[in-house]
Amino acid sequence: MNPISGKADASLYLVPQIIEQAKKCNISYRVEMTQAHRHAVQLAQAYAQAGDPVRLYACGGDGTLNEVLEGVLRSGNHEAEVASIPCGSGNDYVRNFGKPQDFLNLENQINGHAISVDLMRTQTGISAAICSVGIDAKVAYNIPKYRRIPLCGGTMAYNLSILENLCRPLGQKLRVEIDGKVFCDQFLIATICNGSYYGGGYCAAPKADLQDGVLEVVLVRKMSRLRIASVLAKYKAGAHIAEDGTVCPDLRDVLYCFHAQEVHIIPVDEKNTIVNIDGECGPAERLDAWVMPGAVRFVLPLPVYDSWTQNKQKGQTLFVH
Ligand SMILES: Nc1ncnc2c1ncn2[C@@H]1O[C@H](COP(=O)(O)OP(=O)(O)OP(=O)(O)O)[C@@H](O)[C@H]1O
Repeated sequence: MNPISGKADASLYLVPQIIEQAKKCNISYRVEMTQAHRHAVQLAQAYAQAGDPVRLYACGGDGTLNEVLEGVLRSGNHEAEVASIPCGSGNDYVRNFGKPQDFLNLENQINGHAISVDLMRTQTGISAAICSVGIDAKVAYNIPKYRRIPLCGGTMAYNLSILENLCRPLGQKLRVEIDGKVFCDQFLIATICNGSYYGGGYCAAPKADLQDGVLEVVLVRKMSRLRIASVLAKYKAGAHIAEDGTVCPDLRDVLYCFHAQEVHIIPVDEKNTIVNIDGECGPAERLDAWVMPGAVRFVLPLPVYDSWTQNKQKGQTLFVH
């Protein structure tokens, strides 16, 4: 459990609920509080390596889930199961399967079932859902700077960060290599998607499937400031991709979508860029990502599992806002 995820310490109400539910379901459990950034990687690895059948519930946001998944992968235990109790700010990973609230019922979680999901390997670790380079990553990276200003709350900090980035020169020249094919242009956003959502509900890849062994790459070219708001509104809503998976006709001059196994994004004129990996943003010289098909077992709460398997049988993709 990450006590600093989200707006308030969720452990205050979640720990009593976990104790009550675990007793009710007669399961043995341990609650561990993370003490620092990346502590969850060590905890998850240790529990997954211990040898007993184990299910690890990542209580926090996407960053905490990312760390638990990384720990399980490092352990080499292919049977270990990972679940998410979303109490972070964005909680984007679980949106691939339903609403974040659907993952807060502990009884349904305990009775849930695991499915195999793909992950991405990047140059710095794993990514569960989405990695990106561009104005989205820069906005997220600058938010903490504004949060330190007195009376500057979450939304104000977010808006100021957007304003700062819109006032700067737009776009960055990037070399994007998608399964060996090279694209070099001024891009506003370059996103590598295993899942659909990031940034607190931005639906960058509405047709992404966490079980298909394929990544979706969405490239948004530099455009006039006048056009940005309308294009990003469609990008946020997932309305940039049509039902058949192609880019909507009115956006084809500025937005491209590809399928890939391996992607490399490198800034051309500058040494560094800001890279976003599952919501954790920082400076980097490049972004490399490879798909890892069926890398880990992820638990869906019982009702979510039932509707997920039904939709899979019908060949439908969930599309939740
Ligand atoms: N005790 C701790 N002290 C400081 N940082 C911590 C601690 N435990 C975990 N962290 C770090 O907190 C960061 C934020 O966690 P997390 O991403 O889960 O929450 P969030 O940002 O609110 O949610 P989301 O990513 O869904 O928006 C992670 O980088 C994690 O490594």
